[in-house]
Amino acid sequence: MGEPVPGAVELSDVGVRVVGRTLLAGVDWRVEYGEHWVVLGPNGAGKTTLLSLAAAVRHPTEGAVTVLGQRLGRVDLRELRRHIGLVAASQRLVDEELLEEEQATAHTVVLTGHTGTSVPLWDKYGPAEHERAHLLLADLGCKDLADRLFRVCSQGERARIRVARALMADPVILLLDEPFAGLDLPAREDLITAVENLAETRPALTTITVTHHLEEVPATTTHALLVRDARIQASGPVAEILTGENLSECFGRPLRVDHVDGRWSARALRV
Ligand SMILES: Nc1ncnc2c1ncn2[C@@H]1O[C@H](COP(=O)(O)OP(=O)(O)OP(=O)(O)O)[C@@H](O)[C@H]1O
Repeated sequence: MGEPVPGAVELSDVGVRVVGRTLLAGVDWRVEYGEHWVVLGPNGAGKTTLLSLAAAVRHPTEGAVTVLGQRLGRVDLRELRRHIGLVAASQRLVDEELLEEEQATAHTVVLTGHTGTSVPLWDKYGPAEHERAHLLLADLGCKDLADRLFRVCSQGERARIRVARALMADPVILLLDEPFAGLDLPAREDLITAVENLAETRPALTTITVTHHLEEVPATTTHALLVRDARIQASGPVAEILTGENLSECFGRPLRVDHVDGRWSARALRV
């Protein structure tokens, strides 16, 4: 018998503890290449902690985390992170302010994703990189923003530019931590459409999206994971997991879940 084939992300009996507090406990989770996961759960449940393990930015206190076949703790995390795109919309890009001061355009911001730097390293970008940044902006539905100053772009435009930037390094895994936070309805829908298009045009890409709202779950989502009180409450194929019963238990109140045209919604049950 050969060695089992590693998944894109594998957590085995993982715990994360800080002094006096358990952030995650007993987590088993396996994400296969090409799957699209959504992670849901109440505030403080441990979603971002879980994503930070998959992003290879923190180590578990116990158990094993393997990302792209590399066991955390045994590999150079910086090298591993080159293959992982991370977008946290609620946080500003590292030194985004610097890019604003430098009068960076949307195109320049995307280019910096190639070098993983907070300022452009112009001698590292040839015609191929310039063209790729344009194509990625087009993929994200912001072709016309290329020459616009990033600092004047709207929240929704910035959200899509950040995803284009994360894709510039051609990551194997794309992690989106609350990418829809703070967006108005049209901006949210534009970003959801862009994420759905990515899933269709890049079948090999693996994505994990953390969100608070069922309405934000892209129709291309294949799997869902529910986190509650530092533990996995349910995980598996999206249609099996996003049920009224599971969501009610996860969020601690009776909820009705609807699934229409591939999109999800939830509301409190009136008694
Ligand atoms: N370094 C730390 N020290 C102490 N507590 C921490 C630390 N990091 C996170 N926590 C706590 O651990 C819990 C889980 O945090 P995490 O950010 O993973 O939750 P979350 O599910 O992403 O929450 P939210 O939906 O509010 O963003 C929270 O209660 C948080 O306050």
